[in-house]
Amino acid sequence: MKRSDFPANFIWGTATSAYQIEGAVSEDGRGPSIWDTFSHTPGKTKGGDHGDVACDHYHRYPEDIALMKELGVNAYRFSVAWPRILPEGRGRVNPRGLDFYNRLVDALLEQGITPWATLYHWDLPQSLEDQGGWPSRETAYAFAEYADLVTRHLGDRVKHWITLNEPWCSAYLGYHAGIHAPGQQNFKHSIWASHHLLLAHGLAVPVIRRNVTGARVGITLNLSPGYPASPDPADVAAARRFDGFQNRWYLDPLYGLGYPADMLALYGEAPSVQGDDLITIAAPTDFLGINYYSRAVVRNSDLEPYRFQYVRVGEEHTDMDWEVYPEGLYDLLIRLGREYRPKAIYITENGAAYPDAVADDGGIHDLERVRYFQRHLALCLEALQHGAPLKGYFAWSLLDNFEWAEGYAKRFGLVYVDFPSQRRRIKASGYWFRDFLREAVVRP
Ligand SMILES: OC[C@@H]1[C@@H](O)[C@H](O)[C@@H](O)c2[nH]c(CCc3ccccc3)c[n+]21
Repeated sequence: MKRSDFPANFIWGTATSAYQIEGAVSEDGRGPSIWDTFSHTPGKTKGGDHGDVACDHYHRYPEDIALMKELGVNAYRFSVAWPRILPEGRGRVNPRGLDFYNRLVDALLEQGITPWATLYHWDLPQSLEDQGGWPSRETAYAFAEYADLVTRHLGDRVKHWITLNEPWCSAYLGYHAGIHAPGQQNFKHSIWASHHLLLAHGLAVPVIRRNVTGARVGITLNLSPGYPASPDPADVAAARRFDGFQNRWYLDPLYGLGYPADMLALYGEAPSVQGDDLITIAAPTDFLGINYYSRAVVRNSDLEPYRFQYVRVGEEHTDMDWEVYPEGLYDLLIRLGREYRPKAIYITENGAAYPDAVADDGGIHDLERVRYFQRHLALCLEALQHGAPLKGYFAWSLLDNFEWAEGYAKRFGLVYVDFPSQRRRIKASGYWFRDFLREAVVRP
C-alpha cells in the first residue's frame, strides 16, 4: 500500500488539540477551562499531570510547523481554545487570544499547509461550567456566539471547520463516567449534555456558513464498531445497545433520524429536546470526521443503564490497552457509507500509544506504531476501493502531548517530546510517514 494508491487529492495530515499541546495557560489573557480545574484537582490525572506547559506549542509553533513540513503533510488539524478567545466563555473578547490563531494560521498557509480548525476540543471555559456547563442549554447558545466570533476572524483563511471533537467524550466521560472534566457522575446530566452538544453543533453550522465563503463544515465523532462476544442472542442484543450508546446516539440525530428509539426506551431518560432542536441538529454538513482507535467486543450484562460489558479480546494491544483491530475501521467505514451516506468522511484521528524510549543511537524505534499505521491505512484503502467516501486521513498525533487523565505517560506522537527540555525528535513512525508521503507520485 503506497500513497499513490490513494486519490491524488487525498488529504494527509496530523492532528492535535489546544489544551494538549499549547501550554501558556495563563498567558495573554487566556481564562481557565474545565480541564485546568480538573487536572489541578488531586487524583484526577495520572501523577497530577496538567496542561500548564504541555508541549509549549504556544511559543514553539514555528518549530512545530517546520516539523509538519518535514513530515510532508498537506493539512494540520488543531483546535481553537475557547478560553483564549472568550476568557469568561461569553462577552469580553481577548484580542491576544485571536492574535495567536491568526499567527498560527498565517504560518501554516505560508508553508502550504491547509489549516483544519476544531472549534471545541473539550476545554470549556470554567465560568460556563459554573453556570451549568453542557447540561445547561445556555452553553449551546454560548458556543454559537463563540463560533460566530472565531469564524468571522479566521474564516477568510480557514475554510475547513469541525464544530466539536467527540461529543460522546464530553457528555459520557465528563458527566457520567466522571473520568474527564468536569468529572460529574450524573446520568441525567450526561444525557442533557449530549443533547446540548449536538444542539451547539447544529446552531453553529449556519453561523459558520454565513461567515466563511466556501466553508466545509463537519463534526468529529469517536466511533467504534461493536461486536458480540458470542453468537448468543443476549450478546448480540448487548452489541446493539453498545452501538446505540457509542455510535447511533450521535449519528442518528445528525443525519435527521432523531434519537434512536431503542436507546430512549433503554435510558428512560429523555434528552431536553425543545421546538425544532432535531431539525437544527440535522443541519446538512460537508463531511463526517471519524476518530478511530479500536473496536469494542461486548457481552450481555444487567449493569444499568447500558446493560453491556466490555470483553478484552485480541493478541495485540496498545499502551492504552486498546486492541489493535484495523478491520474495525474497514467495517465502520463501509457501514457509515451505506447507512448514513455522508458526503465525505475524513479520518480526523487514528494512532496508537506505545511506551517510546530514546535508544542509545538517539533514535526512537517505534516499529509497533509504524505497523499500526500501515495496517490501518491499508484497510482505509480497501474501504475506499469498496465505495466508502473517504477523502483524507489525519494521524494522531503530531507530538507526544497531554493525554488527558493519563497525563504525559501515554505517547501518541509521530514526534517524541522530551518534556523537561521540550526537545522534539522525529520517531521511526514519523520518518515512515514522511517517506510514505514522499513516494514519487508518478503520473501515468
Ligand atoms: O486518546 C488519544 C486521543 C486523544 O488524545 C484526543 O484528544 C481525543 O480526540 C481522542 N479520542 C479518542 C477515542 C475516545 C477516547 C478518548 C480518551 C479516552 C478514551 C477514549 C482517542 N483520542
